[in-house]
Amino acid sequence: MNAYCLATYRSFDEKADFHKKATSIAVGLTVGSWTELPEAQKAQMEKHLGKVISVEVHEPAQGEAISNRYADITIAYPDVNFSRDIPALLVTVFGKLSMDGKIKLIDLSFSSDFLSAFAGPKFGMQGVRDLLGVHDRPLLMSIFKSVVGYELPALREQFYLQAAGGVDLIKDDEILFENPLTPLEKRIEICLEAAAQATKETGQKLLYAVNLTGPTSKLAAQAKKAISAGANALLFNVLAYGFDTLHELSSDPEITIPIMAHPAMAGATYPSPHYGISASVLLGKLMRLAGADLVLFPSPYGSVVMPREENMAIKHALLTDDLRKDYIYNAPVDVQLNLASSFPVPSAGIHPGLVPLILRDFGKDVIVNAGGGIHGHPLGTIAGGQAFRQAIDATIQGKTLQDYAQIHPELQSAIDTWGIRE
Ligand SMILES: CSCCC(=O)C(=O)COP(=O)(O)O
Repeated sequence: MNAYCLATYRSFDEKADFHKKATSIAVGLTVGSWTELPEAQKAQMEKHLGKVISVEVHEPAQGEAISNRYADITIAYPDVNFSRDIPALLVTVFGKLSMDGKIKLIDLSFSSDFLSAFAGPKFGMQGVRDLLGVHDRPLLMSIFKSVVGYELPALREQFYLQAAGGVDLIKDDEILFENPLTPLEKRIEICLEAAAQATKETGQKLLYAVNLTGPTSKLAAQAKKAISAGANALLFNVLAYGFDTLHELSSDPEITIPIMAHPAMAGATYPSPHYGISASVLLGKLMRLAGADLVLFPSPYGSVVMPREENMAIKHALLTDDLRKDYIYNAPVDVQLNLASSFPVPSAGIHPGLVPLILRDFGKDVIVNAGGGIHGHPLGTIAGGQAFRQAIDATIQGKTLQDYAQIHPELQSAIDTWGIRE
């Protein structure tokens, strides 16, 4: 029996025959031409031919602009046409097609055979929680800010201040690359020293996600160098390197620490309604498939925003247990494929006054993540972390931030600075 991966597109056109368009995609991206083939060759090529699964046309309502005429087209691509890797799948389903008019790839589902080539996140949400020993609340992460051009003692101090405020994870800024002032191994050494100092005081464990950078061919060696130096997590700019690079790293048995995916460059791909790849595929399904343990993405509430519906679709793609429904096309009933979930990290412009909204939308399985919202606290970086922890505590206890702030001056000061969003 042939196995297929499915791609769903939203195609905009004021007058196209979308059924014809669907057929031309299914044929054009697989066997090239069909009707002209002699019958004998058709029999031979049948197993390579794409199939139109559905075409749902949206005709604009009265008063709606004709430019909003579109169809959601789903095509099944035979697995036999491509190898079991993300580049081969993406080039098949959205290679040339991505440049052919107003068309966006809005969903992907995989055959169980294709999916079986991916082990997914090594740690996932549960594994990260186990490393930190925190299972009953959202985690808090802070981001190094002002790192380029600084020396090691400045970074050590910044790390300590973040850690002492009670955060669970600290990540490098994604623009901190290998450099003579704060080289990777030295950075790890001084940050872990600062982490140990803070842990003595707070009793809390910490993960430090060090930025994995450099030429692609040297990344795995660099990751192993980081691990030998004591690193306990990696930050990785996935989209600059490609999903397959993440897959290589996450499936390397010697890379034994969680990988955090940064979304840098994602804005070049998902935001247009007419072009690119949807956020839930780009930052959801593909990140998880390629093995990201934690995934950052813009939230609906902060400084770089994404519509809430798209955010919820990313969350679903990162967390769902129901792979058979969302990831696998036509899976036989006995197929049991598991992918650990990836921790969602909605980010950018997050401050304590947004915590109730974040927890309303994500529940406890989320990492609250802030840079400016911690370092920019009027009482300093330590108070910045404390204000977030207080906002999280208040929200999970069902208390309002206003009430909780009456006996928590750090939270009060954060609210005075940034306000509260209901
Ligand atoms: C757009 S998601 C990535 C967020 C990020 O890396 C970051 O540095 C956000 O910093 P902020 O000061 O806005 O919390």
